[in-house]
Amino acid sequence: MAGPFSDVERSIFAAKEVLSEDHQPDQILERDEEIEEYRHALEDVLFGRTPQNIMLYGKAGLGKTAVTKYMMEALQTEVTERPDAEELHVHELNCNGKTVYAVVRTLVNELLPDTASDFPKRGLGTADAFEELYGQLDRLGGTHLIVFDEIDHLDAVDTLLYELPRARSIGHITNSKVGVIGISNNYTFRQSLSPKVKDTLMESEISFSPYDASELRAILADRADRAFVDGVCEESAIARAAAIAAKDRGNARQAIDLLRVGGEVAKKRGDTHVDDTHIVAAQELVQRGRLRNRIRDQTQHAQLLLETLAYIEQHEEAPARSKAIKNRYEDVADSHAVAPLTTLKSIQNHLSDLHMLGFLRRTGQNHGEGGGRYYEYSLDLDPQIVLDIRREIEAAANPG
Ligand SMILES: Nc1ncnc2c1ncn2[C@@H]1O[C@H](COP(=O)(O)OP(=O)(O)OP(=O)(O)O)[C@@H](O)[C@H]1O
Repeated sequence: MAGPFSDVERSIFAAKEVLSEDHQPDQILERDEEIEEYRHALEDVLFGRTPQNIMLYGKAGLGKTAVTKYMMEALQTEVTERPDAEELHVHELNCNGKTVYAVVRTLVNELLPDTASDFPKRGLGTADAFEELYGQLDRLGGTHLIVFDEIDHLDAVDTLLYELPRARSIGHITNSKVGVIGISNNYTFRQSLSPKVKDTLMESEISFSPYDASELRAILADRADRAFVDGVCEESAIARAAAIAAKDRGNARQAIDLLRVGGEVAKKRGDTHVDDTHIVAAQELVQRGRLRNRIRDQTQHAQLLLETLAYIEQHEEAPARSKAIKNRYEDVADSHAVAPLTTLKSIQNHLSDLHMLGFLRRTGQNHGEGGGRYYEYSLDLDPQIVLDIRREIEAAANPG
């Protein structure tokens, strides 16, 4: 008997995973200069010399992680192919929310032999953790490249960046070599480092700039080739996704997301091709998703006020004064069986917050002597979208 899935075929996507967040591309496009700088900083590894330390800077989605993975794999392959090259160990750590102690401890645990028990979480100091680290590095020998992602999030990053790059010259390690690779979204991070760290680090900095539309088109065309069934993805879809992302922040992740969601839209609609109209729909979906999250993050009363302002907008009664908003809001709260806030001041505070967060527009009215000064508010969003999102949030909160 035919089941609900029996006639499902690959109609749009040939390999959707190629457009997923964790897909590592075989080829890095449009980053030749950065790759060249990277190569220059690391090539000493092939000859048993300590590599340069590297700092990568650039905003989100500009290929810092992808290029790093690519370089690490390429170097590892080259090391294995050269009989006289020393062994290479690559360690990758994310520093977000960690202390230097926690990061060094993670590293130590990675290096310890399987039979050894983990380095203690508490009771010892950072100096002890470094000492154990040096011991393990020398026990293993070879070259160790340590990648610290989001390095600017680390507390006391100076300690780490002062200690590690000097470990060999100061005699902490003799049988191994260490290279530090730091990745950061924050351009001002370098200035926050102490002068002594800047001096010792001797880092080579590689800066990743936003992709322009033509670079994004090249990256997307390569992905689309493998992700979609032949001939399904039209040039107009690639051009539109590239243009939208280039105009925003030149973020390749955003461009790839648009292409994936565009493909999903086409599939849902039963269309045979993905074109620019699907990308435009994808952009709306992505923006709507973001707005939904932002609205969901607001307190219940703030959400009820947004809903109230959406009704006011639809009834063409905007802009409205807080008093009129309060009256309507009481009905809205009632319809959700919620006890409303009672004071005008609390409503005004919420309106002021929602204005600051960019949900509302506010205009000041000054009616001179006796007329007083007051504010009028209106929704700075499409009221129908706000009402739809509110309905979705309510439905998720009260299923059935
Ligand atoms: N030059 C490129 N060629 C191919 N794919 C790329 C390129 N640059 C980025 N990508 C892809 O775009 C996505 C985002 O890139 P990546 O994760 O490397 O960005 P990032 O700079 O490390 O960002 P974040 O700071 O947010 O981690 C990944 O899927 C990556 O494979």
